[in-house]
Amino acid sequence: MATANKNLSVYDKTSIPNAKDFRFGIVVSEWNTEVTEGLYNGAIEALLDCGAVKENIVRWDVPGSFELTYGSKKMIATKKVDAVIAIGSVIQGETKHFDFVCSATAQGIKDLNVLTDTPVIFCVLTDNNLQQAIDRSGGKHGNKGTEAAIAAIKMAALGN
Ligand SMILES: Nc1c(NC[C@H](O)[C@H](O)[C@H](O)CO)[nH]c(=O)[nH]c1=O
Ligand SMILES: CC(=O)[C@@H](O)COP(=O)(O)O
Repeated sequence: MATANKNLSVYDKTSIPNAKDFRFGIVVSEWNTEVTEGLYNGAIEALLDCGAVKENIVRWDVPGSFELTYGSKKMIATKKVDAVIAIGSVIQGETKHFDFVCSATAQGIKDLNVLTDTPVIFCVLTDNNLQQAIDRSGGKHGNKGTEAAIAAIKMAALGN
């Protein structure tokens, strides 16, 4: 189902474990800050709404989405977190750079999920233009940060 047919911010709390005992890392890209801050706000609000404690959430900022992989890897290695949310916004420009950044970031985060025991949630918007990113970071299609937070809680609880 395309995002256009699904509000990213809608979730059923009865189907989500309480997050009070979990520690979360959030790595945020500084590119397209207005978008990534909207994603971060959606994620924080959902985590707290589902019982997470502010003191159990650590945030690091990285220059761009390409650096999300390293930032998430370092977060896992140095902080005791139960899940990491990697937040970025990649917007198509004039060149093929978009394709390489999106692919490398997706592959890097996928690799962390394979190579480590800590789930890393892919909260990276890959949009054709700024409006699409705004629509998915608290706009008319909801907030992918909210969606990512719910995924982080469910993955942190997996197997418990
Ligand atoms: N154009 C965007 C970038 N580009 C920067 C890269 O992510 C990276 O920081 C740089 O290549 C140095 O390694 N990053 C985004 O997150 N969003 C963009 O739209
Ligand atoms: C995703 C990018 O790196 C891109 O926004 C950079 O823009 P351009 O392709 O015009 O250099």
